[in-house]
Amino acid sequence: MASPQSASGGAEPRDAHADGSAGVAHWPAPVAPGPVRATVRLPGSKSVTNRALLLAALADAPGAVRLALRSRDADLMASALRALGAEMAPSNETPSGVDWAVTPHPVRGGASVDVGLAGTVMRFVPPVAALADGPVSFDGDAHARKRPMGPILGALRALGASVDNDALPFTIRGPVAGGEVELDASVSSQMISGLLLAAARFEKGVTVRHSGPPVPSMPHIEMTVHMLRQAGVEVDDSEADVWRVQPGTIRARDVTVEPDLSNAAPFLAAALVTGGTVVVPDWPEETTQGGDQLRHLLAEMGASVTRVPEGLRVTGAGRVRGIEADLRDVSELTPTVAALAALADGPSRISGVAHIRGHETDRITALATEINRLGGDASETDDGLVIRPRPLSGGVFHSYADHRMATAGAVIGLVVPGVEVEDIATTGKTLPEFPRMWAEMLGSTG
Ligand SMILES: O=C(O)C1=C[C@@H](OP(=O)(O)O)[C@@H](O)[C@H](O)C1
Ligand SMILES: C=C(OP(=O)(O)O)C(=O)O
Repeated sequence: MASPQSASGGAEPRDAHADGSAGVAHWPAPVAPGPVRATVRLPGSKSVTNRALLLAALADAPGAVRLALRSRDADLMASALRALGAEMAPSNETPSGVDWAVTPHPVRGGASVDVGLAGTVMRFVPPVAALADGPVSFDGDAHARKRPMGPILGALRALGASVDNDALPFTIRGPVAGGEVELDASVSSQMISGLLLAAARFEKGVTVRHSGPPVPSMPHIEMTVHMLRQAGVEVDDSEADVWRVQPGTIRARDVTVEPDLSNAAPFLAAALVTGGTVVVPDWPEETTQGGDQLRHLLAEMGASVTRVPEGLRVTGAGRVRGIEADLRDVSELTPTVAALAALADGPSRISGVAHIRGHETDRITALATEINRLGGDASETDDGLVIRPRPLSGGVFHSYADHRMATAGAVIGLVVPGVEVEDIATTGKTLPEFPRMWAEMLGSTG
């Protein structure tokens, strides 16, 4: 049940030329004609947009979500909430942004939800569906059926709902009473965020206890807690690995979404690899977005990073340094960091990201495969990658229906002639305007 913007399966590379299949065009990644000098304005954060839309749909009165991202993942969230009864009225639409007026209604059953390949939709919406007055069924892209769902579905069962499977597709039936639950969220922080976001509407609220290897992407849980508190929900996160949400109302708000800092990664990386300068306007002073870590990661890889009145400015020195980085907290930055590592003049080791084997694709295997296909030297470890310097040459860089694989290929293609990214349209998951923005950035070289 793929939604219309992408029919991508995600598990296997799709090479239009190698296997003779039609329809997936290769995108010749543009080589930078010189050091980039550009200001790149990023659309709204996927993670903030999808949390804000969901909280607005569960709130006690109508609210607004401004500068919300328009992308496949954000559209899937809006459609899911509509299917469950919320009124969602768009205004001020541009190709990448929209203001939503959201009017909440009692959660309606009898709906079916397409999650596409969106982790935020497949993990955040089922707890909302458990509030409905009837069954709600879920399905998504072929590869979505392989992404881990067991811990959150098991938790919903333990809290009172009935769920007929441990992965997509499944049907969920409430009511969910809430209470205390233990789960292993080492496969994805979204298992915790999903439960917390709807928990105030459960009769008993929720206490979620994580037990297992460390939870990845912790800033995303902090984002959840922060946004819940802004909506007047009482959350106690004072004990490690335990989150308590009191039952109560979720207050309607007028929220403006921050730019997507994770999607800034390939553009800022372009400054580093071309020895140019890229400014991202409206970089927040304070944020729970993990993408803010780019300031430190890029500096460690050789960039000069400065806050200027317009935003964040990153300047490259024309060489990229290797890095030793535990990216557990900011795992969605791995594809960009790996692309930079493949262009670095020293070895790199990325660790702490075993769980990204369960992201849009197995990102560890995909990155090693595609870097090596271009002649690079990347090897997999259990929880990351070791990448050593070796000259790269042109070839097809497969994207595996993974937006961040596609943009990683674009970064390498800036300085390696002849790189062709398969299925660049997959960037529509979070950044539909990527090809235009990339061309515009490169138009301003010199
Ligand atoms: O809650 C969120 O918005 C996200 C959490 C993270 O997931 P994982 O914990 O599975 O890494 C992140 O990688 C993903 O892109 C978005
Ligand atoms: C892991 C990601 O997405 P999702 O929200 O689908 O998990 C990502 O965007 O890097």
